[in-house]
Amino acid sequence: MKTSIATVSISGDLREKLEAIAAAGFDGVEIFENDFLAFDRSPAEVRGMVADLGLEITLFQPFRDFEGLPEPQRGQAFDRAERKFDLMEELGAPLVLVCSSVAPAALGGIDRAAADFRELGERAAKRGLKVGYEALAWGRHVNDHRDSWEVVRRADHPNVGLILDSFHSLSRRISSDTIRSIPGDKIFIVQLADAPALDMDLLYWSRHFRNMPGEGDLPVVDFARAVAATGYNGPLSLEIFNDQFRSGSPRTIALDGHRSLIFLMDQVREAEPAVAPKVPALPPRVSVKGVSFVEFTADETEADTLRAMLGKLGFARTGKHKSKSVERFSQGAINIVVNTEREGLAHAAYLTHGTSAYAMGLLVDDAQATLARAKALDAQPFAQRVAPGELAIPAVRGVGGGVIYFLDEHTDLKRVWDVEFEAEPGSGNDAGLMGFDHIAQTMNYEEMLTWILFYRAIFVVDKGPMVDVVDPSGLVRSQVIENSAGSLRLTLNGAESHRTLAGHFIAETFGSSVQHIAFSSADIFATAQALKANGLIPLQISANYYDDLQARLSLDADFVARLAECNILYDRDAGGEFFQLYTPNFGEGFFFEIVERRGRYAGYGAVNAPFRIAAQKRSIRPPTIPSK
Ligand SMILES: O=C(O)c1ccc(O)c(O)c1
Ligand SMILES: [Mg+2]
Repeated sequence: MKTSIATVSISGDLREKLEAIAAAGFDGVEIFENDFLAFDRSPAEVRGMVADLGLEITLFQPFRDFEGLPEPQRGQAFDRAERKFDLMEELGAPLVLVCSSVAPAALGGIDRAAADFRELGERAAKRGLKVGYEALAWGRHVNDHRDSWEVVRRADHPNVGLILDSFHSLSRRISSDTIRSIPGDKIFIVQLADAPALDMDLLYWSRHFRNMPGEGDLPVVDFARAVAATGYNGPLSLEIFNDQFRSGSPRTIALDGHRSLIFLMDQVREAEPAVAPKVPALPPRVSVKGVSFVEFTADETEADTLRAMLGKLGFARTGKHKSKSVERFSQGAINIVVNTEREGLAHAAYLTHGTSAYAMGLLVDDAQATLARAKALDAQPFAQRVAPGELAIPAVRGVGGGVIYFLDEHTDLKRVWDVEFEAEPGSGNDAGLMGFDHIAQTMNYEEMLTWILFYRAIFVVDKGPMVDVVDPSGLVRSQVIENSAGSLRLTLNGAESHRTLAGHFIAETFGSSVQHIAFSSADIFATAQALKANGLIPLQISANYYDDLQARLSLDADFVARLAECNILYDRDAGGEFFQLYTPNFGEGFFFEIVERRGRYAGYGAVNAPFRIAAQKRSIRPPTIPSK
């Protein structure tokens, strides 16, 4: 199965686009006409560049407003087509995409369009070229692949075929089953794109919001399964019009695209083993059984602040690494590792980001299989020097440059703490913290889709809806990635402005990383008391919040008074109740959260986030009191 991507999907000039596409491992490229027109090299030079990069041109596109025209426009459209055929010969492009006409002058009629395509096919055949017809979702007369297929069928010419584009079909909710009966050899190329579920004009949605398969909400897997069932054996080609991608990093977007196709083909292979094109089988998507540890990097001075904070939170130091300056702190099922090494990735992460939670360890069924799947999906493996007797823990780099370690219970990895650490009998002032509830990662908004695809492709997780969180200085977009057991819960926060708390964090720590870690408690009031006894002063929540809470949810006054006294935020949904308590910030805006879930509360307290963020901002910069 060959992979391809349209140049329009990537930022940069044509050379940068092609280089990024080749570096990401694609086989082919669609040349989007405007990318060529805006470039200052001849068709022959572009042909040479494409070949030198080991790519092939799969498609030249688009050719617009061709079919159904009355004379004299009809003749002019054929003249235009001949000029494009000249260009295609020079470029070495074998196939042109003709998208269905939006011209006011175009006349309807399947037979009229079919006759036009038959003649175009004749002319293309003289030059050894092929023509593909795509139904735009907003085409004037043809806007459904069943109609474009009927045009192609009646044109009945070997050089005329169908072009399918998942966006056009799925945005109009046309069932993918209608594709299964089309003969695969009459489909000349398949374009793939996903998109977030948005209720908007089709053209605007298509030109600005498409994204990579797996990043959006459309049933692209069903579409690709139906395509596989036709016997189609040509390239799967991404065609993504997206404002963020146009301004993003060419390499990152191209890599996301490649990852999305591997992931998609893997799902098609699983679902349609009889008909799916031959692609290597990957280990299945990985169920994460829990977060085993989070690792901080810090220098000695800042490590003291962190140790003090962990002490107040009730953690005990339970181990010291046998050969490295690395410590283990524990409470309940939680392990926090503090790494103050002066070399290696931890130190590099410290130099770049400052004190930060740069690594996490996930408990899976099979750590090696997890690594194999992640590698097959273009994740970068991570390995560091291992001293004699230590374990080589399978790991990959996360999207933001951090590390994700994989642990399992059927190899030596299950003894990692005993093998690598000198146990210490340490006792702490336990505050009843039990486990990791969730880990919040902050990134620039433009990077969010990259993270979502990374997690979805490797792990069994679902994504929640995108939620807007209001910060006093701008908007933060928040999206949950979680599994149904709740054993992996990540909240991704995309900052649009550097003036938001999240944006400030990214600016100060030079890039995306973990901004907060939420621990679970079975009794948050008892935890609050224990923390107080340990000397922890929690984030102070405004009295206005509690007045509103009581009115909004008709709560008992005593109950609200208890919440207020402990600075606990509250929420509830149909399934249960949720309680949240925050530590003050330390470092450049990092903090811990403590939560209690009662019943089957499914959320993360998003309604409370604006008030929490405002409180945090007050605590960073005390309000200036106007002088009289
Ligand atoms: O938005 C467009 O005009 C356009 C052009 C070519 C395509 O292949 C397509 O899917 C959309
Ligand atoms: Mg298209």
